[in-house]
Amino acid sequence: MKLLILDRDGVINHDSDAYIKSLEEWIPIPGSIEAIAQLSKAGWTVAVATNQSGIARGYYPLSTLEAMHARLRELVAEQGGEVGHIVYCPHGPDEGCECRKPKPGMLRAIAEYYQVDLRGVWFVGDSTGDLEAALAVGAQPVLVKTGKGEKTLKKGIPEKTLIFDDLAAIARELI
Ligand SMILES: O=P(O)(O)OC[C@@H](O)[C@H]1O[C@@H](OP(=O)(O)O)[C@@H](O)[C@@H](O)[C@@H]1O
Ligand SMILES: [Mg+2]
Ligand SMILES: [Zn+2]
Repeated sequence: MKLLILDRDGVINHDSDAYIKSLEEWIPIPGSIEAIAQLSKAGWTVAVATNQSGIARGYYPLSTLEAMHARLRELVAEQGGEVGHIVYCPHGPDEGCECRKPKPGMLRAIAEYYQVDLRGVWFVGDSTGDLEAALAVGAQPVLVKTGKGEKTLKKGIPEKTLIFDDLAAIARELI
């Protein structure tokens, strides 16, 4: 199967150092909804793996997170596409969970859900933790320059990382 896994904040929607705490703050990056719709119409399964420590920090309830993901699904469906499995880590950095990136727990959960091998599967992110999670399971790390991507690039990235301007550029590459 053609599986593409996306980080959320900074890849699909704008990110903020103050976290994305409400549906109003959840604003798609231009071209990202269209990219997901085009990819899914071209036969790609587009899954999402996102850290959401804002839940553990008490910044927003689970219902708000679910509303953001319902909005994502709705916007992509309006363009004739669909969003696949969405996995999130609601834990804080000190809880020692197995799902918070850079740990690959969420990627493994997506592989389990679709019963696929993650080797070579592109995982698209804007942060170092995204790239490290990909490498931990033999997936292909892909950096976009949106969100924290430019900052991540400046810090230095794993040499096998692929780099694109944004999700729209990835869709153009894959379709
Ligand atoms: O990029 P994804 O994984 O979709 O989500 C990232 C968010 O959960 C937040 O992750 C936080 O990191 P800490 O969780 O505080 O280390 C900060 O980087 C926030 O700016 C960011 O909005
Ligand atoms: Mg991100
Ligand atoms: Zn977790």
